[in-house]
Amino acid sequence: MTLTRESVLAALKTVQDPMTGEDIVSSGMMRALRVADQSVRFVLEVDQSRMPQMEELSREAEQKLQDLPDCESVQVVLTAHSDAPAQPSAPSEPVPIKQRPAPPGTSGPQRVPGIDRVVAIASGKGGVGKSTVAANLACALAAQGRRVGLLDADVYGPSQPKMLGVSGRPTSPDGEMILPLRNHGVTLISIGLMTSGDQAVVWRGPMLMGALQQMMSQVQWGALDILIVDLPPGTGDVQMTLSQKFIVDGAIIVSTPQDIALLDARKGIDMFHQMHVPILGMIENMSTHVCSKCGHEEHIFGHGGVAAEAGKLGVPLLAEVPLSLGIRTAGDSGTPATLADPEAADGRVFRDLAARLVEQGHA
Ligand SMILES: Nc1ncnc2c1ncn2[C@@H]1O[C@H](COP(=O)(O)OP(=O)(O)OP(=O)(O)O)[C@@H](O)[C@H]1O
Repeated sequence: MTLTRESVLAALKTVQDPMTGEDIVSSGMMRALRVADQSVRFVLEVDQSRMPQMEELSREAEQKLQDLPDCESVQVVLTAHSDAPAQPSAPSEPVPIKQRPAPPGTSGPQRVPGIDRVVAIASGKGGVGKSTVAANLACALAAQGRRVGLLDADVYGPSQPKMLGVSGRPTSPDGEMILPLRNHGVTLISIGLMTSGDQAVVWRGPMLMGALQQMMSQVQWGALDILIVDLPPGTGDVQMTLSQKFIVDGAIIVSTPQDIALLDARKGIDMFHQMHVPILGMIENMSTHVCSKCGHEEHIFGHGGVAAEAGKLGVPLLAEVPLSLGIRTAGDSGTPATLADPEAADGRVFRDLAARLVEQGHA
């Protein structure tokens, strides 16, 4: 039997932090996993104050890996931090944040220091499941040991806090850096959490640009392998600002198979082409419906439309996500389907998508 990334992750998931009860993979503590030639290497990023306890945990992880068949060497690097984004308490009002001026001479798209890649999840039309895909992909990548941030930029209906089961508001102890929220190993900020109370907000161009810039540059993301940006549907100000101000390494377009959704998806793809953002591929959501009682399959919104469109446009079809009650209820419950039931078809589709993006160097 050969040593695989999956067998290593499965072994590491049995190592639990006694304080939180979370395993070291799901908690996001494990980073930069490399499995090659019968050797395993990874980093455990731990809180400085818990170093002795963490050394014990690291020894336990090492032992579990050494017990795997074909594992010849294990190297665990323990790094201490004191700046991990903490789960803040929940003040009733957000703290006013000072906007930092852009550094001089920086008018073109910039990289955010510490963030290796930015990938946007977009759709032409609302309600096609873009946020569901973004939440599941973020969790699946984190479960595979990637350092993941999720920026919910959907001004029309920010849904990520609910999908990831976080509550409370981001805080800013120094009035400048914003501390994000964190759950399921994913660091999260949502534009919906940057406004006061339940007040409805009409986002105007400059205000939106300011908020997006703050969320990208003034959030204490920590070091990330990937920042996933959940965009609002369509081709509006947020999409433009994001790609004008920041380097976006790729966009994934989510669509249902219906013609009307596909028509809008095409407009989205054109916009990203114009902005010189590479299209990583398309995802067909609500593809096949499998009856949870009898197993009968039917194609409520048709099937294969996105594959055909992706073929025409010359971009890969990255996944076909089933229309499933489990995906919806998991999203509503705050634990996305890929974590709620990773072995079921609903969970596997996102796990495979994450693995594919990692393999291709996109995540
Ligand atoms: N594959 C699926 N199976 C079942 N329900 C789904 C699926 N994908 C999404 N949904 C449900 O459809 C609704 C809309 O999904 P979601 O919020 O992800 O879409 P969206 O494209 O981000 O919408 P918008 O951008 O308009 O807010 C949600 O209730 C979600 O749970």
